[in-house]
Amino acid sequence: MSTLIPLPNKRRQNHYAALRRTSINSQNGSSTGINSGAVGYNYNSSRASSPALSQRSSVSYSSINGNTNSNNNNKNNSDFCQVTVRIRPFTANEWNLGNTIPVWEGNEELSTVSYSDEWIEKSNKNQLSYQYDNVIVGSDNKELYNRCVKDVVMSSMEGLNGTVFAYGQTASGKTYSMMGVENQPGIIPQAVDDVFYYIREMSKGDNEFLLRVSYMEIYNEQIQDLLSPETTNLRIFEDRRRGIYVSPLKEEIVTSAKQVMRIIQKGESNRHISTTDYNKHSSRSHTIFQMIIESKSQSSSTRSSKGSFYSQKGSSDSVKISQLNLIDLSGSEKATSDADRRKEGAYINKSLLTLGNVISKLTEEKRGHIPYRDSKLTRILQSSLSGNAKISVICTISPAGINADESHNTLNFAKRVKKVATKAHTNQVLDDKALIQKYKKEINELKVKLQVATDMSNISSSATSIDDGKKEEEMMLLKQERMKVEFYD
Ligand SMILES: Nc1ncnc2c1ncn2[C@@H]1O[C@H](COP(=O)(O)OP(=O)(O)OP(=O)(O)O)[C@@H](O)[C@H]1O
Repeated sequence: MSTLIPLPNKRRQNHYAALRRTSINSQNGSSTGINSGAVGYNYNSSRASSPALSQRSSVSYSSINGNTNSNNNNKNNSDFCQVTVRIRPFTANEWNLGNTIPVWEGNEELSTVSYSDEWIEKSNKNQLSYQYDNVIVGSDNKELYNRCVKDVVMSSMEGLNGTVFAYGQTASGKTYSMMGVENQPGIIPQAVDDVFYYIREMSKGDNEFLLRVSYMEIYNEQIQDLLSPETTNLRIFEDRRRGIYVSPLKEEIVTSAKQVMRIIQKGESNRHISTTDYNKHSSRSHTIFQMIIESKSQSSSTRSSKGSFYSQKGSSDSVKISQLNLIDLSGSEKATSDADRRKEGAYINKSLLTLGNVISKLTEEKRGHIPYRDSKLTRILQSSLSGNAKISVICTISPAGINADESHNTLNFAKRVKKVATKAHTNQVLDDKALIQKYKKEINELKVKLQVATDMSNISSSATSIDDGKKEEEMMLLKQERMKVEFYD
């Protein structure tokens, strides 16, 4: 870890320059392992049209009025909390079971999810429709990222905390959305590429960045460090300066998208994944990939002509620090045939139930006690849910009839999340919570010590004629002088 931490100023500059250089390579498609070149940076991405769009253009707007009030009431909140419903295509398994009539259909233009006409006809139900911030139909992860997540990632580069999580029934497409597949990189690899893109393109060399990543899972209510599986006894702590954090958790300092993806792949190999009745590769744990972004403006402080240190507006010697949490929840599920899977399922369902309860409480006018501590997941998500973060929630559903009820539960969950009010603010820190600050301080202290030691040894070896008292006085003056220089440096 320390090898990457800049030591003398010059080395530190090289370190950040290297970081910028490496990100250029990653943009040329040579970087991240999983997303071989498929990521683009279209800041003006337009909504892709989909077959479902034309199919559902007949949905009458009046039919959804009953369900859109809460959404409209929270319009001001949508900058901070974006709720997306993603409907995946049918899987081969669903086709084989003869579930070919879609229950739910999405209209990307109206951002609605509704019963399909075929389903209404078959089941003799009334039309039902919900509206969200975004509705995404199909397999295009780039569209998902650009429309629903990019803004959160970009904001985290500006110092706002960000949290993105995927919620949905087992096999509904959470991992597909978060991690993706080879030709459709998901949210995590795209976010990682974007972070390095931002450092290269957007900061125009004005800022220094220091990035750290960690990767953990919550399995059967135990926290495990995916980057250091041998570490035991990870616990959640809270203090005024650091907020809520897990310790001891390995954090790796990273300098390129490629390196981050290697770290993620290493972490992935330690995850709990099993075959269930519903999904061949079912995630049995919630995973939290966290990036901690520190940035410091190079022009934020200047030395006056008199040599004193003064700060420009709003800068002082402050460092912006923010967290980006990318979370793949395990899926709620019906009882499965295997005993171990049933036990895991019970833990999963309990923590998701707590998440639902917490969110319900947060939407009540008189909030009262909010049971964050009832599960590790809600405790870790506490600061994001209770205020200080931009959130994007991706709720994934299957269109098939066998999953109709679970999909409906997910749609109701998405509706409730929409009512949670969050307001993120930039985190400026002036203390040694920020590593940049902390290391800089340590480096300066070491430099002073080294210089004083060198000076003292020079004095004692050369000036044999100086009497002891004078020597001591001279050394004191030297030390003070060094401290002063370092302070203004
Ligand atoms: N939008 C999509 N487009 C194409 N295929 C998808 C999509 N979403 C999911 N799939 C496929 O469906 C299957 C199940 O998806 P995935 O593993 O992502 O589900 P999950 O919600 O993460 O499940 P679990 O909670 O059990 O881990 C996978 O084979 C995946 O590739």
